[in-house]
Amino acid sequence: MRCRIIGAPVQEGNSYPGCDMGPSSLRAAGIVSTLRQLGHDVEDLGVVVPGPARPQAHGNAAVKALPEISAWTAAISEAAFRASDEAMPIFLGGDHSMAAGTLSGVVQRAAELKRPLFVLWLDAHPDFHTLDTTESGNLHGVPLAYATGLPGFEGYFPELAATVDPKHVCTLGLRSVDPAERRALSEAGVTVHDMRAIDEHGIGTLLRAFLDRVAKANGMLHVSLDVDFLDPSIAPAVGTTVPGGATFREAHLAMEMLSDSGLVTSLDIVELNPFLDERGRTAILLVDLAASLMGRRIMDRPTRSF
Ligand SMILES: NC(=[NH2+])NCCC[C@H](N)C(=O)O
Ligand SMILES: [Mn+2]
Ligand SMILES: [Mn+2]
Repeated sequence: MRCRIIGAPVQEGNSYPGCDMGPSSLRAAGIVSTLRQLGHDVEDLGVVVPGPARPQAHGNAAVKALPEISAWTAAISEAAFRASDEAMPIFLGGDHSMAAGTLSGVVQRAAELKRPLFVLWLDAHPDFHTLDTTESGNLHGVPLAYATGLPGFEGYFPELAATVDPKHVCTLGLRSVDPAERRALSEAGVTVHDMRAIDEHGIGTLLRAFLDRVAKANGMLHVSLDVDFLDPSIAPAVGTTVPGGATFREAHLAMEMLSDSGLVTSLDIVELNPFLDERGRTAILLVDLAASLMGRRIMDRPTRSF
């Protein structure tokens, strides 16, 4: 497959400095060579550079770094739209605010191709705040609300060329949801599979049902992988760890199923903060997960059921 690697070293959307080193850390852990060894045609496009930030204030005084995130969103969106032309873009974050840009770019591409865009959001958090409801003011908490067209972003974030249908979004792994997000998720009709659902039904069953929907609709599929989807014991390099996350095997199974489906058209790997890592172990795990998503197998063929 033809893939394009794009770094988005944004860190102003969260409160711990260090996410700007995420793309470098994933490159040091071998993301490019690993994907090439799997037989992919990989082009490394370097990093996105944001335009100048125009001063802007918001009525919600908690909101932080609005001019910076708005400038990043515009630049990342443009890069995402361009890179999704006949290739699979893989975006290296950067905090999760970068998904405001990646989603807006790939949904514009999907609209142009007249295909629905589905989103698999692998995260402890839904990132479904608006500028009005965020209490922390950290804008990595808003990208999914923005991309699905929730109100209140007009005039602050770049105007969307197309929006993601919230009914095409599946969140998997949630275990930290704020009250305003809980209400907004239900109203918008987002599919929510929290950790309890994973424990009860198994990650494979939940993902299978979503992938079947995407396939039936001939959809494009954007996967947004937040490091904190994973349990902190295996992935410590993130500022917003929440106990009780996905295990090593659950995460690899999800990636292998995504690979088998052949449906994934774009990928974000976000929130890696190398400053909080332990000898690169989180970066190495993320590269291994990306490899599973891109076709690495234990056996040559998927293991047969017995
Ligand atoms: N991308 C993330 N890690 N987001 C965490 C957001 C946490 C919390 N809901 C907030 O808005 O501050
Ligand atoms: Mn997130
Ligand atoms: Mn998160």
